[in-house]
Amino acid sequence: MSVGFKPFKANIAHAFGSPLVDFVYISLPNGQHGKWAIKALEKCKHVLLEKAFTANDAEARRVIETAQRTVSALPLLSLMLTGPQHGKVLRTHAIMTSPVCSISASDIRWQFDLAGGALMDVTYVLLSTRFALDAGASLCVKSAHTRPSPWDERVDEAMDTTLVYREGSAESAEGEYNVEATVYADMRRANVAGLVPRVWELPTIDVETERAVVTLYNFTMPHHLYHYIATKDKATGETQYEKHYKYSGKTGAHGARRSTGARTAGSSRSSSTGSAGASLRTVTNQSSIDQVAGLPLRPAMRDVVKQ
Ligand SMILES: NC(=O)C1=CN([C@@H]2O[C@H](COP(=O)(O)OP(=O)(O)OC[C@H]3O[C@@H](n4cnc5c(N)ncnc54)[C@H](OP(=O)(O)O)[C@@H]3O)[C@@H](O)[C@H]2O)C=CC1
Ligand SMILES: O=C1OC[C@@H](O)[C@H](O)[C@H]1O
Repeated sequence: MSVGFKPFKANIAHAFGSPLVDFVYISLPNGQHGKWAIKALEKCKHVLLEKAFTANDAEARRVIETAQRTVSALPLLSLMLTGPQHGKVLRTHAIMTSPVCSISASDIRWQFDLAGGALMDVTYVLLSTRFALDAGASLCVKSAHTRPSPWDERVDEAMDTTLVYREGSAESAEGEYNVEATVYADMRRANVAGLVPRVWELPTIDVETERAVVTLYNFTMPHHLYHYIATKDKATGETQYEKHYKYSGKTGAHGARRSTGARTAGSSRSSSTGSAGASLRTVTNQSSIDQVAGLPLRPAMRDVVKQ
């Protein structure tokens, strides 16, 4: 394609000219998402942008403005989440960690200039929280604590934050109320007793409602790793599980590799259809958390408008 990409640097034998390209998937380091999304949108290409959407909230706005101006679709890699069907939400807790030493020191995820860091990498904790709560931007960041990376103190190797979201509506019977959402992201999670990696700490969210606790375990990788939705009835103590991971070797609509997340989308109170607004709110949350944690703004590539 001809949006500034140099095919021969990467030993790519054949490059398509811009007119033949309808759609661009951007899987570059976080700090380069905005730059390349804008370049592709300016050429009226549809864009599928990896998470984390952009480096910071200002850049997210620039991407969305460009998509609106060029009338291109800007879908997202998104997840679907079963919402609480058991009374109003009381609190949520989302976690995702990677064992210490599982991400090499040279990885893009540790690099400040590429908008690395734990909150960016496992942004699923924010996405799932927002989807569980059907929430817009968080009402406030109550607390945010980082553990800096050993290589660069501007990069969070872990982030522990408590957000307060406004739920309900003034018109509804329950009125408006606050929900506390705790979020923990860690890219260098210590081993148990220094030995055992916590490989079970896959992306998970617990959503406690008035009558149940709903747990979505490993909602981001249902296609290849163990995953389930557990609903614990608070009155009876009984837990029901939904699992869909028989593997028949087939993929596709009738293959047995079914995603629990996709399976439940129909009954979901809150599912992402991939709106740009949802991404903007997630990045806005992330930038606000960084600010409270005392981290510098994650840098976007500066040459956004240079063609
Ligand atoms: N949705 C999902 O499940 C996942 C999403 N991601 C997201 O995808 C994106 C890429 O992650 P991942 O594939 O693991 O990253 P990699 O490090 O494996 O790949 C990065 C790619 O970006 C290119 N690149 C361009 N500029 C730079 C630069 N300055 N420094 C380093 N690489 C550069 C690299 O080119 P070259 O090959 O020439 O070095 C490489 O092709 C991230 O935004 C990440 O958050 C990642 C994993 C899973
Ligand atoms: O998106 C991702 O999902 C899987 C993680 O292990 C990875 O670090 C992250 O980029």
